[in-house]
Amino acid sequence: FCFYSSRENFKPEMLKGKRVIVTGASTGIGEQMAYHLARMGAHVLVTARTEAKLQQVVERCRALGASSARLVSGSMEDMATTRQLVEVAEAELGGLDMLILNHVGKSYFNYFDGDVGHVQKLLNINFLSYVAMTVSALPMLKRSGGSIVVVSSMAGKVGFPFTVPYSATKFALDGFFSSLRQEFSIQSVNVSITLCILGFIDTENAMRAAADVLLMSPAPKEECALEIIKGGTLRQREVYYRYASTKLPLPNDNGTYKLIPLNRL
Ligand SMILES: NC(=O)C1=CN([C@@H]2O[C@H](COP(=O)(O)OP(=O)(O)OC[C@H]3O[C@@H](n4cnc5c(N)ncnc54)[C@H](OP(=O)(O)O)[C@@H]3O)[C@@H](O)[C@H]2O)C=CC1
Ligand SMILES: CC(C)CCC[C@@H](C)[C@H]1CC[C@H]2[C@@H]3C(=O)C=C4C[C@@H](O)CC[C@]4(C)[C@H]3CC[C@]12C
Repeated sequence: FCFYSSRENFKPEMLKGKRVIVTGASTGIGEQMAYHLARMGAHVLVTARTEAKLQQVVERCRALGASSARLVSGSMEDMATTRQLVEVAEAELGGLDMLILNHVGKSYFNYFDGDVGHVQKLLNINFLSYVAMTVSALPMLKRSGGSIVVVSSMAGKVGFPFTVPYSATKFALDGFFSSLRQEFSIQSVNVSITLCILGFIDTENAMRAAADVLLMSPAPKEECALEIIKGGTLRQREVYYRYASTKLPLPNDNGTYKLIPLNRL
């Protein structure tokens, strides 16, 4: 009851004039979040590596009615990018109301291949940069009584096959942010932390990686993006978006697959 009644309290006007950073906003769910925020009249600051794509996202945000739209391009492997983002928010927006951490580095959807270097690289992109962004943005978020939104996955709540490095980075996010949320509560820090637990979503990259293998229909990225924004705005601890029962195909040696129900793994 509480879950549904609070969600019904959401009004798009709540985002009007709010200053929001969205990471990983050049494609997928992040891009859709930028468009929703623009329609709601927020100040949007988007980031990712591909500047040309970000430029298009910014133009569309302006057309959709954003109070303002800006970009910072750069890799989240580089601490200079996190610093620059926070500087732009401070200097040009005068602060920050919501930090949406959504980007992920490329990984594979298959058996763990033993590449430790890849795990380290993915931890830097998917986890450490989230920590760095949070630390640098925290003074601004404390001032505004703002929100941190962390996009995670069902693979960050349960051990799921074929996502070993990725899953590790998402579990790390849960540990860091759920613990930090407790400290904020003890210290009366008025900054909310919303962890988003997503199932399979129909973004281009996820479809390319997993659509042939996963026997379930993905949920739409537009609706997913909106549910994340609602949950963050209402300061929910966690957002769960679209569960479905599914069977996992396990590869045979001859290139065919056998179907294993998840409850038998
Ligand atoms: N789609 C799905 O099925 C699911 C997705 N999720 C989560 O949702 C979130 C969004 O996923 P989705 O929209 O599918 O992802 P996409 O692959 O579509 O987008 C990833 C974004 O991250 C950016 N990015 C990648 N590498 C870097 C880097 N090194 N530095 C900075 N930015 C980078 C990409 O832009 P660029 O390449 O330009 O840098 C892009 O904007 C992720 O946190 C993901 O884990 C969770 C469960 C399921
Ligand atoms: C427990 C069951 C009822 C539901 C199972 C849901 C499963 C199928 C969902 C939960 C999390 C999902 C993965 C995810 O988080 C992100 C990515 C990255 C992307 O680039 C490629 C696809 C991939 C691996 C998703 C694949 C599908 C996963 C495993």
